[in-house]
Amino acid sequence: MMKLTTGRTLYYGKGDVLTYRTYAAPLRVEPIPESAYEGDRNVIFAHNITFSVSGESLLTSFSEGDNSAIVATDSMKNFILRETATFEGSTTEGLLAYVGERFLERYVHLTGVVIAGDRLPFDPLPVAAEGGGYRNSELVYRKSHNDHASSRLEFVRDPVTGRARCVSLQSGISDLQLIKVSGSSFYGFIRDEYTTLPDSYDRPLFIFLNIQWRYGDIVDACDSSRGSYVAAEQVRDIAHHVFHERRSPSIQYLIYQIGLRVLERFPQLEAVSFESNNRTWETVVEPAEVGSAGVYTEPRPPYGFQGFSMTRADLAAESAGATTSEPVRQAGHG
Ligand SMILES: O=c1[nH]c(=O)c2[nH]c(=O)[nH]c2[nH]1
Repeated sequence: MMKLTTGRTLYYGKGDVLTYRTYAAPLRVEPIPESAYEGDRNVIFAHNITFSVSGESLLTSFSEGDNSAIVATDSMKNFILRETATFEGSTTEGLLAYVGERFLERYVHLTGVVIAGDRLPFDPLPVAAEGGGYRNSELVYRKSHNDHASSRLEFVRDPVTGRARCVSLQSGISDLQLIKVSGSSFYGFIRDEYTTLPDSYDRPLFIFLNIQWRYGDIVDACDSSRGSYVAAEQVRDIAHHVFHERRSPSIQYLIYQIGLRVLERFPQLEAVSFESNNRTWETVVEPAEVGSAGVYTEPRPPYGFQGFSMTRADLAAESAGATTSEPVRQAGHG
């Protein structure tokens, strides 16, 4: 949230605003080799939105209990819900931009808005088609509790034009959970008097992953008709492709490789960042050999995590062969 000229932080707003819009404009995206995803009919375009505002004019509501400048958070909720009806776009970022901009236009005494949202995914369901085979119902959907697109935008009122200006836009995929049953190792780390973890040459690597990206031009995120929209589903599919293709010596290396691929596929993005969490299954019965029966259970806390951000400069350096050593491509035995 923006700081006021006093250097003070001041904001208030509403969270968990659930907007279930039906029949938004369909989304079509440029396909990439790693993904069968081509778009979304957007029959259900549902979001959980968090919205907050700031501005010098709100100071006395905190300091003096003067509510005259307060837009009730209940009204904010109504604004978000009703304006969702007139949104003509097809992306999460576009919806958040539409609501955020219009709010600043409507309430001219406010100077900042932060709006974030999680897409609530509803999966299409196949039904028997006339003449055999299956087709998607387009009426009945199954709510998904899996990974989902998310986005966060920040608007300020331009002091010269008085118009809302987007000063930050981040897109992402949240709560991706991926398990690779074989082909991951972890060894070669510092071994000293504090080390009890054995080397692992083939571990069942389960990761939780949040991935965020930034566009070179934020309009590409809001207006899919420009043909440069990056769908969270495509980034998701790149993540599991890279996980599938590469033997990973660590989660650190894995997310770096996923980042390189995302930046390679999408020149319209200038940066990508990761938050990962290590949920490697605990081995109970070790498999006799790769591909044979093993038994695992949930790992115990505490959990390790990694964070990494990268830009197009990392991809350029990698393409120019600027890395100091050949990265591990075939970790593990054999
Ligand atoms: O991929 C990993 N990176 C680590 O830094 C680490 N540390 C650890 O105990 N297990 C793992 N796994």
